[in-house]
Amino acid sequence: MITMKDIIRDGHPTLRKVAEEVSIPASKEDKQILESMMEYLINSQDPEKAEKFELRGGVGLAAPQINVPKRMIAVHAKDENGQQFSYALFNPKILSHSIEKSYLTGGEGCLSVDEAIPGFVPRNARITVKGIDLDNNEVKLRLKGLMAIIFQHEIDHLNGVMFYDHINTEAPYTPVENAIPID
Ligand SMILES: CNC(=O)c1cccc(C)c1Nc1nc(N2CCN(c3ccccc3Cl)CC2)nc(N2CSC[C@H]2C(=O)NC)n1
Ligand code: NI
Repeated sequence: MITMKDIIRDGHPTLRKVAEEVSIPASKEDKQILESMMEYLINSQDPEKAEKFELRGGVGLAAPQINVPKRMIAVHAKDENGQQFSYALFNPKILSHSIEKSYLTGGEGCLSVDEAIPGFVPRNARITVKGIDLDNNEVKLRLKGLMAIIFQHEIDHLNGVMFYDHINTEAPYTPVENAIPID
């Protein structure tokens, strides 16, 4: 199982690389890696396991964060309405996005960044994503709200982008121009 010692931290070169496409159909090994990423998220949200294995809570994880420069992400989160989302995708791609922006009013955290970095992270409010799931099916998702934020954060990792790259350092808490705040 993945624990925090497998998660590379800011400054490790792999976090700034552009990850490689996974050849489809995915190999047994790539499937095992993506399943272990999903398992991490689920374990990290279980108070007993998180405490026992000292796991930091996360709702999203990208393969470069475990030093695997491949285009794979896992998302396991409840949206604003409490609906459970659980997606493990190979080669996720943003097909289109809204002009409108949104941001987490609490700022963003990342399992690869140990300290909190204050500031609003402006992101597209709505996105359409396609990818391949663990059963080799093509998946197309129209996302908004918290899910859209998480997917953009994880897909950024596949392109060597960190959340704080988007923060306006002069004024980190300037409310993003007519953007939708997400609490
Ligand atoms: C610095 N300010 C903040 O962290 C922050 C502060 C307030 C509000 C928000 C909204 C913030 N922001 C933020 N909070 C989260 N979590 C809240 C805690 N939770 C969690 C923790 C423990 C058990 C179970 C769970 Cl569910 C895990 C998820 N996650 C992300 N991100 C950014 S997109 C990828 C995602 C991620 O998984 N990061 C590790 N951002
Ligand atoms: Ni991250």
